[in-house]
Amino acid sequence: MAIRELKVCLLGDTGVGKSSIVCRFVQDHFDHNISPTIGASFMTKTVPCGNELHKFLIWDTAGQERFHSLAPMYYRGSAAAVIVYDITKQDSFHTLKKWVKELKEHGPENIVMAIAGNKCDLSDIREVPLKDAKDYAESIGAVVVETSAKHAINIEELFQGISRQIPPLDPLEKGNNGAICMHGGKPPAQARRCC
Ligand SMILES: Nc1nc2c(ncn2[C@@H]2O[C@H](COP(=O)(O)OP(=O)(O)OP(=O)(O)O)[C@@H](O)[C@H]2O)c(=O)[nH]1
Repeated sequence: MAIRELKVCLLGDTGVGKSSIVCRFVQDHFDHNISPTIGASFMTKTVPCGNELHKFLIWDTAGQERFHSLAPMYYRGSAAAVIVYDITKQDSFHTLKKWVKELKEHGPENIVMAIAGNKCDLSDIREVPLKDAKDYAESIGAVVVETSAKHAINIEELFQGISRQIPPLDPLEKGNNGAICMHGGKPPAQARRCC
């Protein structure tokens, strides 16, 4: 079975839950007292996708403003970016829009963008309506899902949504969107989604 390595970065305001999403996805664990990320952290997880395996190489960036200038190192060469906001903080949704603008101006041309509205377990104190996120995601062609790292809601679905958006790879070439085929095989007869 072909393994494709997909570099994925997480971007978004400090405290929106980026590390918690990665921790839930990779280790199925939630830490109430998780520390803010310094610089960035790295984890991997491999998931089946149709006839392929997708190995996500996940760069979880630090949301604090003082680390902003490091972000290009992590989104450069990425197949996908997960841009996270906190549904209980309108400001974090504004920050998300700034990240999208930066990715469009300086990110890889074909980067898949996935928007995660995290902390949906706190919907009683919601500040960002789901419709606003959906309308915005549609306007930029992004995947959008509300997640809860705390309650393990839609975390798998978020990454499955990314997998579905990754175009097929010509096994003879390195992908133009950060995807690398680790095992050759017959090139797909025609463009298709892999799952
Ligand atoms: N209620 C709730 N709290 C969450 C959720 N995800 C994360 N948190 C909490 O939000 C706080 C920040 O979480 P982090 O995962 O460190 O946020 P981050 O975006 O990685 O922050 P930086 O590393 O500073 O960029 C922590 O107290 C988490 O326990 C969630 O889904 N629901």
